[in-house]
Amino acid sequence: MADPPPLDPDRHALFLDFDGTLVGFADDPASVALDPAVALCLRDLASRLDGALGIVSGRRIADLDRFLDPLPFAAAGVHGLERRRRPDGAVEHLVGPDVLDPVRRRLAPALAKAPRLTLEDKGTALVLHYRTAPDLEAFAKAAMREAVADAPDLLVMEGEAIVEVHPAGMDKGRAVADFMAEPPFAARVPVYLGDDTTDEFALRWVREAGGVSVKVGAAPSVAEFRLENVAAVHRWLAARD
Ligand SMILES: O=P(O)(O)OC[C@H]1O[C@H](O[C@H]2O[C@H](CO)[C@@H](O)[C@H](O)[C@H]2O)[C@H](O)[C@@H](O)[C@@H]1O
Repeated sequence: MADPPPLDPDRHALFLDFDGTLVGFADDPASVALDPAVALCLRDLASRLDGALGIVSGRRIADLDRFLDPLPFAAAGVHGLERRRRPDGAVEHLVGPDVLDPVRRRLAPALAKAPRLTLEDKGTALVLHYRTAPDLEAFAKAAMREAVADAPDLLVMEGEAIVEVHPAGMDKGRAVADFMAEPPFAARVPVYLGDDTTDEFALRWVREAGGVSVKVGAAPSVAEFRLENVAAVHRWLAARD
């Protein structure tokens, strides 16, 4: 796969995944931090893109705001279940957290049995983390699948050292498609950068829409272009014609 073409702020709409794309991985999800030079670069880009910058993440928008403060940006959080359509807009929640109460209850015994697993409760999604306990990967995946066994309206997804559940019906591809139907994104060419399996939905949509799909890292992908790692993403964002 080739390097992506340079960003054209007059023509492109830029969508960025967060973990594994803008920041590297850490054991504690709360401990990641954006390089200040990259934060400045994103502020400059947001203005040059006329607001057509979206962060598309599995994280909650409230968490993204904390990591990216004071950048104004449109966002799809929790894989699109949270949405802020414009940088200055309000956050919409497509579903409430109650729908996951039965899963919370059913996961409790597994967590008691395997205390090295950690549960991240994002309200509309639950994540079992096994980054610091890789030997528990199979146990975590089995526990999650058992906890949602009789709930076909819930979707289990696997990501970087996590297994996650949330209500079905939304993914990052649909989130990007929704953004592209409205200003400030409509009529621009979508550019998407992402590293994880959950980004493949968006990379596929963008590629099929004639945009610029960029896989970060070495994993197999439907994307047309590739950047090697987070540092390469930072260099690409900072590049000027
Ligand atoms: O869609 P993303 O922006 O890539 O978010 C995906 C998940 O990111 C976080 O987990 C990942 O990063 C953690 C911190 O580096 C790491 O410990 C974990 O192993 C990674 O999977 C976040 O905690 C999840 O809620 C997001 O779904």
